[in-house]
Amino acid sequence: MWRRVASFSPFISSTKSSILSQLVPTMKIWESFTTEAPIPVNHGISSKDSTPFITFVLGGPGSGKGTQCAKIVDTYGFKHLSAGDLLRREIARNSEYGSTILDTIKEGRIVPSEVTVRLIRREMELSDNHKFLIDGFPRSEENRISFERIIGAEPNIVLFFDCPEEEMVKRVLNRNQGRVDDNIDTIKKRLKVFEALNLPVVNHYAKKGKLHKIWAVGAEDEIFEQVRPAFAGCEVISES
Ligand SMILES: Nc1ncnc2c1ncn2[C@@H]1O[C@H](COP(=O)(O)OP(=O)(O)OP(=O)(O)O)[C@@H](O)[C@H]1O
Ligand SMILES: Nc1ccn([C@@H]2O[C@H](COP(=O)(O)O)[C@@H](O)[C@H]2O)c(=O)n1
Ligand SMILES: [Mg+2]
Repeated sequence: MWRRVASFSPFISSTKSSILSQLVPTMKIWESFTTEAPIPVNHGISSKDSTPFITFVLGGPGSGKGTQCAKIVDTYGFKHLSAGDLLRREIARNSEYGSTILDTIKEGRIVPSEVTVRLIRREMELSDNHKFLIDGFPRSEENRISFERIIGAEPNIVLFFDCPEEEMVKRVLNRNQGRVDDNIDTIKKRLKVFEALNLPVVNHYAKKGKLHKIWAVGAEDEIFEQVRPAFAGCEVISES
């Protein structure tokens, strides 16, 4: 069936609506062709025996999410799913939405949640692992609510890498990975989006007692020492 992607409007509070209307792309162009039924809430990933164990990784651009995720993968054996990487892969493989995703990333805006969540869902279904590290997601309440609706699960753990803007800008400008959004104009836009949309997500998980806030300045290994306690209940597969 052809399904038009849902509007953001139910999730936008009146006070934020003007800034949000500048931050999100026009939704009308996004349609998805799908025969999938939504996975029922509380039943996890349909094709797998084990209930998924989900960690969301939040933080501004350049706060060190990807860097710390690599350590979590090595130490605790999670499957790393970076929402940004999945979207960049769609651009690289010239998929139906590739050019629209590219324009959205260049503008530092948020890709409609249904697109991103379906990419994440596909990777979760394809993976043999049941421990997922979902990096750069959810970027907004709308992302969060879409995930709950489409995947039918909530995260077990939420990490939030808290980093001063100045430090984030410095790191992104020095990153040198050839990303189209690693330039000062796009970084400013990404920071605006982050400031406008991240806090409600953080507050939501703080209220649920799932949030682990990490001060993301210092040596990478020192930061990882703050990460470890969040995974105290997880098996260590390799001491790093
Ligand atoms: N603790 C740290 N101190 C200094 N530099 C760091 C630290 N952690 C990561 N970096 C560097 O900062 C840059 C950004 O890190 P990383 O890619 O992990 O951030 P990110 O949060 O995933 O960013 P984005 O949201 O843009 O993908 C990289 O070049 C990385 O090597
Ligand atoms: N949930 C998400 C995650 C990312 N994006 C877009 O990708 C850009 C890069 O993301 P990184 O996590 O790799 O920094 C980001 O600025 C967004 O344009 C998204 O839309 N939704
Ligand atoms: Mg990253």
